Amino acid sequence: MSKRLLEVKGLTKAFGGVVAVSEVDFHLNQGEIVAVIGPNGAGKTTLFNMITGVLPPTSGQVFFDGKELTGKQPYQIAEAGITRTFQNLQVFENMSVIENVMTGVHCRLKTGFLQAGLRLMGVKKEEQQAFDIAMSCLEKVGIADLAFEPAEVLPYGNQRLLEIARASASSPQLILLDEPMAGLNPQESRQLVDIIKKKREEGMSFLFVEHDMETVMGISDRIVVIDYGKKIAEGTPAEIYENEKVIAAYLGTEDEEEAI
Ligand SMILES: Nc1ncnc2c1ncn2[C@@H]1O[C@H](COP(=O)(O)OP(=O)(O)OP(=O)(O)O)[C@@H](O)[C@H]1O
Repeated sequence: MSKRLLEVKGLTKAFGGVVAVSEVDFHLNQGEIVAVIGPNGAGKTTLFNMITGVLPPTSGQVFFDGKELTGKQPYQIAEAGITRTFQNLQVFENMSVIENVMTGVHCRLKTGFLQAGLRLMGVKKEEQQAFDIAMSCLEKVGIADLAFEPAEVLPYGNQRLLEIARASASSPQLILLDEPMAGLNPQESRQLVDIIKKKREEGMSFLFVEHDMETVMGISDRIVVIDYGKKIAEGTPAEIYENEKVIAAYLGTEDEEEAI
C-alpha cells in the first residue's frame, strides 16, 4: 500500500465571524493526484493557504511525511517537500525565465548566504548545478527555448508552465496547484495535463484546486468536495459524479430553495 503523504485533520480557519474552512479532514497518498473542488467561496484557497503556511489555522493539524507542519512558515514547508503555484500568476517579471526557476532550485541546494561569502568556489559549483537543474525543469515543461527571455514577455500559458517548472525545481514530493487550468486554451490545458501525468509517473504527488470539471474528472485519483467550508464528499471521480450532495451544492436543491 502506498505511503500516506499528506494528512489534514480538523483544519479550521475563521476570519472574524466567517468560518472559511471548518473541521476539514482528508489525506493524500504518495503518487496520488487529488482534486479539491467546490463552489466559489467554498474555502479551497484558504485550505491551500493553511497547508502551505501562508495562513495559520485557527485549529486543526497538518501532517506531511510523518511530521507535523501545522503553523510552520512557508519556507519551512517548502523545505519539507511541498511547493505550490498560485491562482494569480506569481512569476518574477524582472527576471529571466531561467532565473525564475533557479529561485526554486535554491531552496534545495546547501550553500547559504554566509557560506556563500566564505566558499566562493562552492557557490560557483552550486550556481552551475542550479542552472542545470533549472534548465532540465524547463525542458520537461517544453519551454527551454525561452530560458533567457524576460519572464514578463511570456504569453500567459507559458507563464503557467514556468510556474510549474519553478514549483518542481526543488524536487518536492508534493505540488499544490491552485486553478492551474485557469486562462489556458484547450491545447495548453491538454499540454499541462500531460505534464502533470508525466510528473506523477516520476513519483510526484499533486493536490489541486480546479473549476474545470473535465480536467478534474480526467486526472484525479480522488476528489474532495468542499461547500461552505465543510467537506461534503470524498471519492473517486465516478463516485463524486453521482453524489447527490455534490450535485445539490453545485446546482442548488428544491429543499434549499424552500429554506431560502
Ligand atoms: N483574508 C480574508 N479575510 C476575510 N475573509 C476571507 C479572507 N480570505 C477568504 N475569506 C472568505 O473565506 C471564504 C472562503 O474563501 P476562499 O477564497 O478560500 O474560497 P475559494 O473556494 O477558494 O473560492 P474561489 O473558488 O472563488 O477561489 C469566502 O467567504 C471569503 O470571502
